[in-house]
Amino acid sequence: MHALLDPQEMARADRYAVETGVASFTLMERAGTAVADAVARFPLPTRVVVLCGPGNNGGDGFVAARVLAQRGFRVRVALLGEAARLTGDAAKAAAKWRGPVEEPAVLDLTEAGVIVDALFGAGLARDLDGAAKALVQRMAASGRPIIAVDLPSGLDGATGKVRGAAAQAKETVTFFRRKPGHLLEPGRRLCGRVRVADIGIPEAALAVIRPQAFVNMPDLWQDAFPLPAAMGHKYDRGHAVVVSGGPWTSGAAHLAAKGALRAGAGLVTVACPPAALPLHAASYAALMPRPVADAADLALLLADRRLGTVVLGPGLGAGAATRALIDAAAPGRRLVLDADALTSYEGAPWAVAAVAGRSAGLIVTPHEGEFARLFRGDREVLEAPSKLARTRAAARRLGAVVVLKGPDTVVAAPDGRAAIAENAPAFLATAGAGDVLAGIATGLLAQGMPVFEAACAAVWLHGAAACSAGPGLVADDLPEALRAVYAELYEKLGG
Ligand SMILES: NC(=O)C1=CN([C@@H]2O[C@H](COP(=O)(O)OP(=O)(O)OC[C@H]3O[C@@H](n4cnc5c(N)ncnc54)[C@H](O)[C@@H]3O)[C@@H](O)[C@H]2O)[C@@H](O)CC1
Ligand SMILES: Nc1ncnc2c1ncn2[C@@H]1O[C@H](COP(=O)(O)OP(=O)(O)O)[C@@H](O)[C@H]1O
Ligand SMILES: [K+]
Repeated sequence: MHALLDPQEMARADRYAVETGVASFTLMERAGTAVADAVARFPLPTRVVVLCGPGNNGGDGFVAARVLAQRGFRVRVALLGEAARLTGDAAKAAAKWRGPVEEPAVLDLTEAGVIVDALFGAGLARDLDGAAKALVQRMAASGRPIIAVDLPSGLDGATGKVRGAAAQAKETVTFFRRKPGHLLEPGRRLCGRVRVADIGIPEAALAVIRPQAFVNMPDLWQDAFPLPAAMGHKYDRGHAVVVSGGPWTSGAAHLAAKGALRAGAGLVTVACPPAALPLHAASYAALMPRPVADAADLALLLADRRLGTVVLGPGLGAGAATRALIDAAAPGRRLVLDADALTSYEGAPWAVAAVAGRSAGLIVTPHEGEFARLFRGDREVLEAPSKLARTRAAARRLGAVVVLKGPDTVVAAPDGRAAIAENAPAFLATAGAGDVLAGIATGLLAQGMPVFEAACAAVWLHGAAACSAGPGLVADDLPEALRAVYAELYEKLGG
């Protein structure tokens, strides 16, 4: 699994390495050398400017400068602050740099071939201001390629937010594991390409730290992924129900139903107002439309306990009728609530928590707008410091798995586990894409996949399907594109 470590956890990893016999200066030497290697890979970076800060991030910069000079690069080093105030490994690294240490103000950054940004990394403790902010702004304005050490200076490694200022890097070299800020926007874009260098921190550090945040990749959920059994039948693959709105809004349910089927649900019933029956009947022949005019009808349909997983929201309309449908569906069933279902509980997350409590597992899939509506007035959730923290707080509040969508979709469980996606192409932002995602999650839940893993897998599959479909994608393409993604996944997991 690809763990993400926040700056405190990273510092713990660092201490673990030292406790188990790796000298801390060795870590710095390796970190600085990895940065030098990154600079050397640039096309003709003969004139390198290294901007060092007052802590260990600056120490990495001094090491990189020394290694590059030894390799024949023309290197100038500037230090933000006074050399006399450097301490520990950073002071040691600075002492080993034999060249001049200049004032940042005297350097014309536009003349640099490459700038190494070694001002602040994991130790950023407050918003940049004064000379530090001005220097980062000069660096950003220089237009020269920047290689950031650990993080672009000013970027918060825990949150992905910019604190005061940060310069766009071409490449970021980080150590041991990435941090949430490397994946959460706007951090992800500011980092440019991220390389993770092995600096000798033992993998065993992870067993001590027990990180709870991960990159959303198949290794996170593949053990729970439902491969079809050789001797299985369709009921083994679950029976999902998609609750649809009327004829004019049935498209959204339609997309969700296709997502659920393509994700592998054995059967998919579309519960819809009678007027929408012909439309659903004319989509996939495999879908089973059933007339459901209201909550009482839905309860009747769901009396067959095999219909154990239900998605509500896409195209359903917000309000009391939708809440009644949700109440009818919830008891003992696995649910996905999306779109209008969430807007039906505007400012009332406690009501969704009650639904979660009655259900056998709930996934909610808001985009930022739906999230803000649902949690209106809940400052603890809305003002949590990052998208990761907000999603975790929401999951705790609801007792449900929360999928907060966007370019950096976060999935969080009430127990604190969380995953950040990095495989969604920008062209996935298209009408109806979210409906397909809700459907895929439903299809996986129907097959018995545990709730957190199902939500993570759905998000990853959705992004992979979009990549597979390619530019020009419309939501209708996504369920079809899942086939190629499944073919690859089956081969990888089943082989
Ligand atoms: N495993 C690890 O943790 C390793 C860390 N290393 C490097 O060490 C870095 C972390 O070092 P530090 O903890 O010393 O932290 P940093 O060097 O990132 O920053 C801390 C220094 O900056 C000052 N500072 C913080 N925020 C400021 C602000 N807004 N304005 C002005 N000054 C500010 C602090 O007073 C302190 O002097 C990592 O980013 C990485 O580059 C590497 O040397 C190797 C191993
Ligand atoms: N900039 C982006 N890059 C990648 N994926 C995105 C971006 N913006 C949105 N998405 C994804 O597109 C989908 C849009 O879903 P949603 O907002 O519910 O739209 P709709 O209601 O039209 O289906 C979500 O899966 C979301 O994560
Ligand atoms: K930096």
